[in-house]
Amino acid sequence: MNLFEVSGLKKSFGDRTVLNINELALQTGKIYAVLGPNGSGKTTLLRILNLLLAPDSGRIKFMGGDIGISQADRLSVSRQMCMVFQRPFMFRSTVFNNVAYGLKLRRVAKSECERRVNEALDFVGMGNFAKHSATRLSGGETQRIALARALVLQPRVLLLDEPTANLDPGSVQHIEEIIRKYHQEYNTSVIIVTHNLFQAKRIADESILLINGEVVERAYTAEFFDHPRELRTRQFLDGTMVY
Ligand SMILES: Nc1ncnc2c1ncn2[C@@H]1O[C@H](COP(=O)(O)OP(=O)(O)OP(=O)(O)O)[C@@H](O)[C@H]1O
Repeated sequence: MNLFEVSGLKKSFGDRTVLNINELALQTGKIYAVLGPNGSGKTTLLRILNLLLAPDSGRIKFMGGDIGISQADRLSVSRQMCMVFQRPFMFRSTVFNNVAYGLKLRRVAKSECERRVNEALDFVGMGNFAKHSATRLSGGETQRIALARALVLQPRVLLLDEPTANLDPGSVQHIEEIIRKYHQEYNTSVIIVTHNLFQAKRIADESILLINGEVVERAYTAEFFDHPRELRTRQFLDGTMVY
């Protein structure tokens, strides 16, 4: 089953086309890394997939169904996805309340909410932080809470926008373990935008290179790094690409 099927997708800001994808099909239950230079359209792609941003044209199917027919459809689709940003926003409240927020919006009963929040905090190794202030955490802790806030909603898809940028190697490893473990236990699909090529190698089944909004190459990760087909992929990977 395809998770997403994208065709003829275009997005411009002003007179600049930032995304132009002819065809892209992503399967369920995989981890995809989206790579590319600054400004190549990676975040824009995630925001469109997550229905935060409307494309100018094109078609997107999610789990075989067209996205965007009615508001109700859009809500039921968007509730199956969670996005984690590079600099997650924490409400001025406790860690518990931050993680519980999405469940409260969905009117989950208090006892179930408590159980799930505690489970999510344990999953990310932050079980002792429930009563801490969410705005006084380190970068690595904040990212783990942002992940817990997403995982507690049991999404079918996790969209991660540079979730480990600016973190030290130990924190990066911790976050990658959480992503991998959650993916394995719940078969959640993951799309991760990253500038860290080693990270893509470590965790992604497939890697996708975007340049100027176009998919230049997409391949199994080992193939992608060891035997890139396209000249631009080779230049991107060995750092000789001129922007
Ligand atoms: N809301 C917006 N209004 C105008 N231009 C935008 C907007 N959002 C993105 N852009 C532009 O679209 C282009 C693609 O941006 P995007 O954030 O998707 O790239 P990216 O590949 O994620 O970059 P980076 O690696 O630097 O995060 C950039 O040139 C950016 O300036």
